[in-house]
Amino acid sequence: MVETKSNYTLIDGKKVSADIKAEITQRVAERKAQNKKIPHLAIILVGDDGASQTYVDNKVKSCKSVGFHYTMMRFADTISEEKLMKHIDHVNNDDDVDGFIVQLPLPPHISVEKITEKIRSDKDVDGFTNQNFGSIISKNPLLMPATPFGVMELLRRYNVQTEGKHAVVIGASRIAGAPLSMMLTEQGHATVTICHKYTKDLASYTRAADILLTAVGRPGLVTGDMVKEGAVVIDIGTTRVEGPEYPKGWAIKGDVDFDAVAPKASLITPVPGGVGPMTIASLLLNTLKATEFRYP
Ligand SMILES: NC(=O)C1=CN([C@@H]2O[C@H](COP(=O)(O)OP(=O)(O)OC[C@H]3O[C@@H](n4cnc5c(N)ncnc54)[C@H](OP(=O)(O)O)[C@@H]3O)[C@@H](O)[C@H]2O)C=CC1
Ligand SMILES: Nc1nc(=O)c2c([nH]1)NC[C@@H]1CN(c3ccc(C(=O)N[C@@H](CCC(=O)O)C(=O)O)cc3)C=[N+]21
Ligand SMILES: [Mg+2]
Repeated sequence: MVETKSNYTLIDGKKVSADIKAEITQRVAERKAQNKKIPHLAIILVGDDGASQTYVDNKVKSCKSVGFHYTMMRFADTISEEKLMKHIDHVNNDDDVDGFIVQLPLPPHISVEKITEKIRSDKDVDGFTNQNFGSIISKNPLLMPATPFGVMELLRRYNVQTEGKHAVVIGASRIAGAPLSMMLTEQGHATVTICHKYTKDLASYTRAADILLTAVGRPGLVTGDMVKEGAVVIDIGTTRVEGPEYPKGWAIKGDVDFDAVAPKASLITPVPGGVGPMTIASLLLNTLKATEFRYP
């Protein structure tokens, strides 16, 4: 009789993120000692979406903990696209700001594409602009897309071999799935399949994955029967689910049915405590990098 083993390793993004933040704190202290400019991150938040507020609070807390300067800019969700563009122009030209992000989602009357392209690429610490997206396949990259960079760093620190492996990515957005697929190909030398809303028979692809990565925002999308025995599973999804059973009235859920999938996985990220904290670490790393470019 074949016994099913359920020995998986939990990928501790919180721990890796804390390690990276400690390295950044050290580098900021060194810059300070040398009278060099301290990194300054600006965050633009439009509207009062609860989840966005939580992520932005985490980013501010992290800036404080590593010794960065930061500026928080909040606007009502009624702000016009034109006015927001003017604010971005201002931050683009503010010499004291080394990097900035415009928190997504934006209200429907504002074009994410237009806003993104307004951001100066050398201050784009999310790594969203076309130039930084293209940077993935460049020998001289500028700023890497933060979430995919965080995922690659987790794979590297947990010695996950990607070369020649079949990686299946669910989701193809500018912020996560699309750049992640490109990085797995370019830096990871993996064979990559990208799945999205129009993919037929999703399970037929996911079952063939040595490494399965998902960035959709739909809790429970990946069930136990969709995962190959021994696969590495990376869950980027973060959805706020409300319910009276949760102490805060809500909880953060990934795309993966963790209890069903973990026993089949060799390594797996939890949500929370997996990819989320790594995105913040990457954002801080990019801000430090942007500062070093400008003031070496
Ligand atoms: N942990 C972190 O740091 C981060 C987490 N996230 C989280 O990741 C999730 C995705 O975010 P984001 O990329 O911005 O979202 P988007 O809505 O921009 O993209 C979702 C992607 O999933 C695809 N998709 C939708 N439904 C399905 C389905 N049923 N089967 C397969 N693919 C599907 C879409 O396909 P199509 O292209 O065809 O529309 C699209 O490519 C969210 O939960 C978000 O909160 C995002 C960024 C960072
Ligand atoms: N311009 C922009 N850049 C982004 O990078 C961006 C964005 N907009 N809009 C929304 C998504 C989502 N996202 C997350 C970041 C951190 C956590 C994170 O820290 N999560 C913690 C817990 C969060 C909590 O405390 O509730 C964890 O997973 O352990 C989650 C999600 C970044 N995004
Ligand atoms: Mg799309």
